[in-house]
Amino acid sequence: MQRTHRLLIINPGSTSTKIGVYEDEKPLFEETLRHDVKELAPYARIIDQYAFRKQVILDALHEKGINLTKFSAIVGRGGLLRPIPGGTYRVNATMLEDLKSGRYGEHASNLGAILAHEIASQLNIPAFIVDPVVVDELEPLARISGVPGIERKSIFHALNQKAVARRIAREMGKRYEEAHFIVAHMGGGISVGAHKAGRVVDVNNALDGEGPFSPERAGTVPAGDLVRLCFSGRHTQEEIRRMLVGKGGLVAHLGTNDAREVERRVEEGDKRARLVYEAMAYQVAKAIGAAAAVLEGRIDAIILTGGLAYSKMFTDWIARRVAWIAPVKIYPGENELAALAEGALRVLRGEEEAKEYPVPVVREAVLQR
Ligand SMILES: Nc1ncnc2c1ncn2[C@@H]1O[C@H](COP(=O)(O)OP(=O)(O)OP(=O)(O)O)[C@@H](O)[C@H]1O
Ligand SMILES: CCCC(=O)O
Repeated sequence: MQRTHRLLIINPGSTSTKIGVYEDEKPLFEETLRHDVKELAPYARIIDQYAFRKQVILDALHEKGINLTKFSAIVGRGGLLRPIPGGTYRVNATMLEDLKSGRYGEHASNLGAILAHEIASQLNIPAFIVDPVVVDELEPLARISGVPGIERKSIFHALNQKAVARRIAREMGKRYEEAHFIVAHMGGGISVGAHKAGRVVDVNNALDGEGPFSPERAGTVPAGDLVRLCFSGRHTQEEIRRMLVGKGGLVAHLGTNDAREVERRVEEGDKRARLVYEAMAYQVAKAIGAAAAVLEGRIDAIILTGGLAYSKMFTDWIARRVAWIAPVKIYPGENELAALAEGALRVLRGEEEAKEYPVPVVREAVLQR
């Protein structure tokens, strides 16, 4: 009989840490531990928050009467690391060093591996991360931009995209490694990935200025105008960065990042809100069309996921434009804790081998031509 695995899952966000205790695929409890801005204020860098967040997690587990010695592994959300192929990675010294130095960027998810390691090493059990945002499975063709020296990068909602694609593949009686999907994750940021036989061979860089605009991000903007804005002397670099990430998209046009609020305005007849909201759906549909070309029209399903997939208005606008390409499947939310648990279970059950960070990304094909 298969052994039962108890897992502690840790998913740090900018103002909260979501934790879950899972027994195999079953959540025993899930909780969002919110951190007041004042509590986080003393820490200059995200990485400095780890001792504080660790204590908050241990206190929450203690309060629930959870016995730490029963865990088989601790799983953290992976952060900004060097580009790596998708999969489940054992937390190791190189990974911790890259995250602590912040050399690939600062993101709250950088704390996931550090917290998992801190707790796991005291219990003598393994710590893992699964499909971090830097998963890079781009085909050589997808990397080329029109400016040598500026390469396209893969930074996206890899964890949710891959977990949802695996689930839909199972429902369709296929293996993820055999199926072709287009997955649009539509949350605070939006990423649209072309999944070809288990690899995301093209996707927009959702964190740094590519793809559809989103509730908080500008996505792709006309490059010439952006350059002129940068050199106009009217804005600092940080101000422009905030226009692209955090204060772009719906926030810039409509003053809110909450799509539910936008829908309320649309329903009350606000024409501006309708134009902008539908334009966001239009841009997602266009990105899906582009991904269909990448997959040469061989597509098992188009999957819409993330918070915006709860919206019938928004998903209907997209489906109207793309349903001719392949069946559209809607899988709202992001279920990241479950996705992290599933990634660790694949390794603990021997269905997949844990990868050792860093695994180099294959890119030779470009150089050999
Ligand atoms: N029922 C709903 N109808 C319409 N929009 C919704 C609904 N529920 C959530 N949203 C919208 O989804 C967006 C947030 O999605 P989500 O929670 O996936 O984002 P996030 O986790 O903050 O960011 P990311 O997914 O980029 O990591 C918000 O604009 C929110 O208003
Ligand atoms: C781009 C992936 C993660 C995020 O939206 O912050």
